[in-house]
Amino acid sequence: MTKRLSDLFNRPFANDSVIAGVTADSRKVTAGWLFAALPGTKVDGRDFAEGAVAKGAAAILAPEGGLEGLGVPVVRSEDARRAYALASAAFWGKQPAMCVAVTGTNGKTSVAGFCRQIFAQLGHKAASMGTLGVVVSEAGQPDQQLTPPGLTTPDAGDVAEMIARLADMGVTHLALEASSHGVDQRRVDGVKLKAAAFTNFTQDHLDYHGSMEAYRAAKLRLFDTLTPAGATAVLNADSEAFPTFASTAVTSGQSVFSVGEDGQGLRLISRTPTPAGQDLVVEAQGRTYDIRLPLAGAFQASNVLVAAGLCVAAGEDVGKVLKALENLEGAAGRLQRVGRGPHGGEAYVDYAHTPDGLQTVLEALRPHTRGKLIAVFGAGGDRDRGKRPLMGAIGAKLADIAIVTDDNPRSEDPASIRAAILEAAPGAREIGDRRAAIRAAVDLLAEGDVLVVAGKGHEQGQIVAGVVHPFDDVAETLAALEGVDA
Ligand SMILES: CC(=O)N[C@H]1[C@@H](OP(=O)(O)OP(=O)(O)OC[C@H]2O[C@@H](n3ccc(=O)[nH]c3=O)[C@H](O)[C@@H]2O)O[C@H](CO)[C@@H](O)[C@@H]1O[C@H](C)C(=O)N[C@@H](C)C(=O)N[C@H](CCC(=O)O)C(=O)O
Ligand SMILES: Nc1ncnc2c1ncn2[C@@H]1O[C@H](COP(=O)(O)OP(=O)(O)OP(=O)(O)O)[C@@H](O)[C@H]1O
Ligand SMILES: N[C@H](CCC[C@H](N)C(=O)O)C(=O)O
Ligand SMILES: [Mg+2]
Repeated sequence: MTKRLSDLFNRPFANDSVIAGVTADSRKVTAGWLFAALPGTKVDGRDFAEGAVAKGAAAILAPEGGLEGLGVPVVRSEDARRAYALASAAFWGKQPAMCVAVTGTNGKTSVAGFCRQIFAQLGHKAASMGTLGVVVSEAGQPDQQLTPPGLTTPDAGDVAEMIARLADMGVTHLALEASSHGVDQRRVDGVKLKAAAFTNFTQDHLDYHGSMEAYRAAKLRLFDTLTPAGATAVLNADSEAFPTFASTAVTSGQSVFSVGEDGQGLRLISRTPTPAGQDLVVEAQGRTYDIRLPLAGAFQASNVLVAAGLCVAAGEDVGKVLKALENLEGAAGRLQRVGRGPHGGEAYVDYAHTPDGLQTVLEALRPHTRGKLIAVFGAGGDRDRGKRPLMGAIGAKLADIAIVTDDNPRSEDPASIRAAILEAAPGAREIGDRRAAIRAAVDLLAEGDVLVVAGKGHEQGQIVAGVVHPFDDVAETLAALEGVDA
């Protein structure tokens, strides 16, 4: 269907051009497109407006001020990023009928993937969108990976295009990850959410947000602005930030469905580790359910309850949802068991890249360790520097052997990132080369020991000085266990 400027902005225009596409990237503009000229963190998109018009842009969307005499309509907005998201959604039109979102410092990818799997088991064509890309699931069909891993929350135009494509494919249920960057930059403002969830709030991304308050405000925006009144807010009641999120949700007119040990909607009564994962006893709507969860770790129990809460909020039967938990698969690279060492012991790969993530995964593995717990980890370059000593201290305290290595130094000097970690990690070893660090850890692995290679999970590259070198923790760990070249 032909879209005009008036359809995109819901108001009349004297020069109501037909719009052929919408983008915030001038490099994508062709004849008839709307170009959103947005000031960014590195450059100012307004500097590309003239070039976009030269390439045939039919209209420009921009913040107030500047950009006179371009010869095409300039649509002004006080919140141009939001206007871009809403215009993109209006341009693409369709969305799956049931869109739900999850935010939180850790656990978003896991929760989004669990929701997709539960919805699919209950007979819906379902998708997840996030760090692992876009995946579609349908009962009896192999999963479809539509896009590769990229941003956790893609650009607003890409989100709108992708969810329209999903709706066209017959996807009715979508769970998407709302990262704090994504919410702050209005990347999901165009999505009509029926429910939203919160996992937890701990330190990360202070390089971008500047303070914990600003970081929290970005996450709260999912509830105070993006989730409509009358919708359900599914909140992890065991998080210290629960009261803040609950009061924001209530003030915004949402009904709170709390989950966890302190939860009212889904209350975790007990959790018993088993060789295959853990047995959960959960109370819901006055009944008690026994669940054999095929995933280990208290944090996974927490994540599955958040996912189950979202599915219940989406209208699914609570008994069927809880039954579906028995067939869940963990997200790739999240507490993923890789194999046994040549002299015994077990090796895992995990995506812990925050202080709380590292603490959580080490605490999850401790009960499975009869000998030594060995951790290989680093911290990302061009990311929150405050995380480094915190992760060092946690690694040194909670692992028996901590090996500090590189994890995407990006534009920074790898040795100084390691030094910042090691400063707070007495007794930790330093092996910069990640392959050598994994090999050294595997050499130490004996019967009863557990090794976790943390920080990169599913990632396929090591970013050094802006260059991505192929690197896969799972493949590297497996090769080290088998004593072969990766
Ligand atoms: C810091 C940050 O979040 N940057 C994101 C942001 O870029 P920006 O708007 O600041 O970009 P900019 O380079 O200053 O450019 C400004 C504008 O000029 C435009 N431009 C630029 C050049 C040109 O030739 N023509 C042109 O039109 C750009 O398209 C942009 O609209 O908006 C872009 C489009 O949505 C994102 O791709 C970009 O993500 C960068 C690549 C990134 O690395 N982001 C990471 C930190 C991120 O977003 N991570 C989160 C959190 C993950 C987690 O939960 O841990 C995520 O959701 O993945
Ligand atoms: N509920 C949780 N509480 C604390 N730590 C968790 C929790 N869930 C996952 N983690 C840790 O965080 C890591 C990342 O998990 P996951 O990918 O699900 O989170 P995410 O929020 O999507 O991360 P990202 O911000 O990179 O998108 C896991 O490998 C694990 O170490
Ligand atoms: N979404 C997170 C992923 C971090 C993964 C870790 N391997 C790193 O590079 O720090 C970020 O961009 O901060
Ligand atoms: Mg994620």
